[in-house]
Amino acid sequence: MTKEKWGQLRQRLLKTVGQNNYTNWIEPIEFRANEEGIATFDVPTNFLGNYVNQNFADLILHELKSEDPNIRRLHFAVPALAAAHRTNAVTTDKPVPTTPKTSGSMATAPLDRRFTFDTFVVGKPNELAHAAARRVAEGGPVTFNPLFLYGGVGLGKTHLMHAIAHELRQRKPGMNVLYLSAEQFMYRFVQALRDRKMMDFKEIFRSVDVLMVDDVQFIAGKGSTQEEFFHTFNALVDQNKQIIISADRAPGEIKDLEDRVKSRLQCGLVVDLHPTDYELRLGILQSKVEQQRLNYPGLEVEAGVLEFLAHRISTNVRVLEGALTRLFAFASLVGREINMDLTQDCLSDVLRASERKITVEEIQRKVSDHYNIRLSDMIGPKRLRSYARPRQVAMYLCKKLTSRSLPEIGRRFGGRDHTTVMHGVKRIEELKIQDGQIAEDLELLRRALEE
Ligand SMILES: Nc1ncnc2c1ncn2[C@@H]1O[C@H](COP(=O)(O)OP(=O)(O)OP(=O)(O)O)[C@@H](O)[C@H]1O
Repeated sequence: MTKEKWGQLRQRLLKTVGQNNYTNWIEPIEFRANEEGIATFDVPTNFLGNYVNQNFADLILHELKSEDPNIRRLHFAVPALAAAHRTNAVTTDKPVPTTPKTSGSMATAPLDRRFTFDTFVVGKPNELAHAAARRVAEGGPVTFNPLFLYGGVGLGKTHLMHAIAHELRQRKPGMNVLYLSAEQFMYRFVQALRDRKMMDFKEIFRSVDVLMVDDVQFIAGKGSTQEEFFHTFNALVDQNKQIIISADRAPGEIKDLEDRVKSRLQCGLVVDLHPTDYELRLGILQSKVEQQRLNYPGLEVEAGVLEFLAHRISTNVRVLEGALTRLFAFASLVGREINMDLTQDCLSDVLRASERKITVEEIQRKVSDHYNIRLSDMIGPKRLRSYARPRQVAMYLCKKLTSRSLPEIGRRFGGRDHTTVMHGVKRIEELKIQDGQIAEDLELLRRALEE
């Protein structure tokens, strides 16, 4: 047997197994050597080796024997570590894969190459989640287990998880990192049950060094999948293997999740990705513009456009990204520069959908709650500082977050004159810079109102 011969035999296998199977499983394996009746193949991952061994070994052996009748067995191994860890490899006379500590990384779900730490923009709302992800990605001793990341739609959970996986693969190539969605976990579990391959399933999941499960809320209400997840989780924690989980909400708030699973998920570090603030959105837009420029060299974005988008689209980062992509594509198509006019034309639907409908009443209510004063006192005539300051904060927010004019705002604040409102807004603008507490109050209130 030679490599060339294997190339020819492979073509025969293509006919037997079909193009899909061929591309996924046969093409990635390379013939390495034939020694004492054992044909050894290089495989990129142990997972692939196991799979080929279980599903195609007979076919491959049959083809090989037609070339060399002395070949009795097949052997699949990940190249760099194969010699050092012979036990890690899979051979045909071991039906159950022996992967006590599998070498090579194995990721069932493909990782998005763009989701790295380099492309993740850090701001106040996500800095803790980012720091925790960075720590785990160092691959050092396990300090918190699991790392539980949660947050609303499109706030970067998947991005951070992929970034961890990329980084670990680079830093610790020998580490077995398994990333998959909770849905895929369930799918593989059900498949293993159906094919009576639970031993293999357990073996694979319990031999990983790092397990990452995305969108874990998916398994809520799915009894046996939860059960299996719980056991897998415990087995890995017992071995001190790192687990990273993401979900759309905190463990305690996932409905139909068993209490024991909840409490397990809570016992490590739970960090949330907060809704983005204006600064983070602007930072993300600036970074995405750099990436878009690679696709559309020469297209410039006029000053003010990004600020406008960061202000107006506060739903989630995915929508923000989509808007920018559309803007660039549209501008290059019609040969116009990216300015405010084009933005309004091209994104009118997105802008309409995310139009804020915050009312003056809402602002007044939130602000009086925040400062713990009565609504009537805030709107009323009292000039005490403890009422006047919150009143000015509320006026400022009304100016910034609604389309009401100064006289209209004045009317809603007990019939005050528009110059009073103007003075209030100016005063808060000054205090925002001088007084950290006011700046923080404004940020909190703005966030609460925009939710
Ligand atoms: N801080 C950030 N910096 C750069 N890009 C970001 C950031 N946060 C989110 N994104 C981008 O926004 C998009 C959505 O992020 P991602 O898929 O990670 O969200 P998610 O939280 O997993 O959402 P879902 O709940 O829908 O699964 C991705 O393209 C991602 O790259």
